[in-house]
Amino acid sequence: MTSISSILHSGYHHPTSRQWQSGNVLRKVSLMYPIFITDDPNAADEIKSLPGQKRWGINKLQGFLKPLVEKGLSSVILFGVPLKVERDSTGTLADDPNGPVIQGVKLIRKEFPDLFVACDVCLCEYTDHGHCASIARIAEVAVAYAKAGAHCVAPSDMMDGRIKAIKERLIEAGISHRVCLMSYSAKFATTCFYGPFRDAAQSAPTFGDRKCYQLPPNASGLARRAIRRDLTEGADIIMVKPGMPYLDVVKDAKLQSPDVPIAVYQVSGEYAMIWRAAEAGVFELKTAVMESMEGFLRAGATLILSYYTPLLLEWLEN
Ligand SMILES: NCc1[nH]cc(CCC(=O)O)c1CC(=O)O
Ligand SMILES: [Zn+2]
Ligand SMILES: [Zn+2]
Repeated sequence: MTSISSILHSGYHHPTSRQWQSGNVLRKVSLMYPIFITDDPNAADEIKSLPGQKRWGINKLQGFLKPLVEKGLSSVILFGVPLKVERDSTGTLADDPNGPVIQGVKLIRKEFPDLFVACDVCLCEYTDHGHCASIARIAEVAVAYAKAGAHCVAPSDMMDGRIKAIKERLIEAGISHRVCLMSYSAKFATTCFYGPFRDAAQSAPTFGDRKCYQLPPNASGLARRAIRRDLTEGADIIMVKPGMPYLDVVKDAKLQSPDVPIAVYQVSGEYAMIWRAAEAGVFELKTAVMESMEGFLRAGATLILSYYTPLLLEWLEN
């Protein structure tokens, strides 16, 4: 069996991921757009807490993405939001071949062959308790997304050992060279900044919280250890999340791991905060969003996940 540390191809198999191997300039290719796909095929539901963003049904996906791709959208990350079906303890629906994520990946690959498609891998949206299941189950779901055509799988669960488990299953499936593994390594436990997302994905835990697996907001040491651990387990891209309150962590990640692309997630609460402030006349939206992007780049990010991607595609030249 191929060993984990010997696989480099997974990080640059796609023309888009190849561009992430260079330095930090804000280009359209630096942006990854998070998209919510739900199981009502005709949905185009406004998300109250995320103004301007919607939960999309499979039938609406192509019409929604086409103008963005024409403006230079080069990557998306998909979040499945099951609203109609029953959630259970193991998150059976996460890898349902007829579920929104697998159907969405297939559709995007067919209709937009140049678009880089990542899938968030997590079970909290699919379990009745709202927490993640075992790493074996997480790995199974990741492999199912990759087999459906995802260029990248991004486990956001924060369970110990998940990167290794996923990498090994990808190796077994013979697809480890083509599937990029982006790890939410330094993901901090925040109820405020993830609040609008949990509303959008209806994924707030039904009991307890996520403080035993997401990192404590004061923990820069744990962040560095998690990054180091995930890189030894085979991660191709390291992510820091949330973004703006954690720029020091982005910088730490860059200094500690200068040889891997660093991603930063400008999460739902950051998006809403800037949006609402601009709406209230505190500042101009474009100026504030651009400054937040400059901050991410200065700290060392190569890839930025942001709900502002559609607007940035309008604002950026290339
Ligand atoms: N599936 C977990 C996940 N993946 C992305 C986000 C948050 C993203 C955002 O706030 O924009 C979350 C929420 C959480 O951990 O509670
Ligand atoms: Zn989750
Ligand atoms: Zn989870």
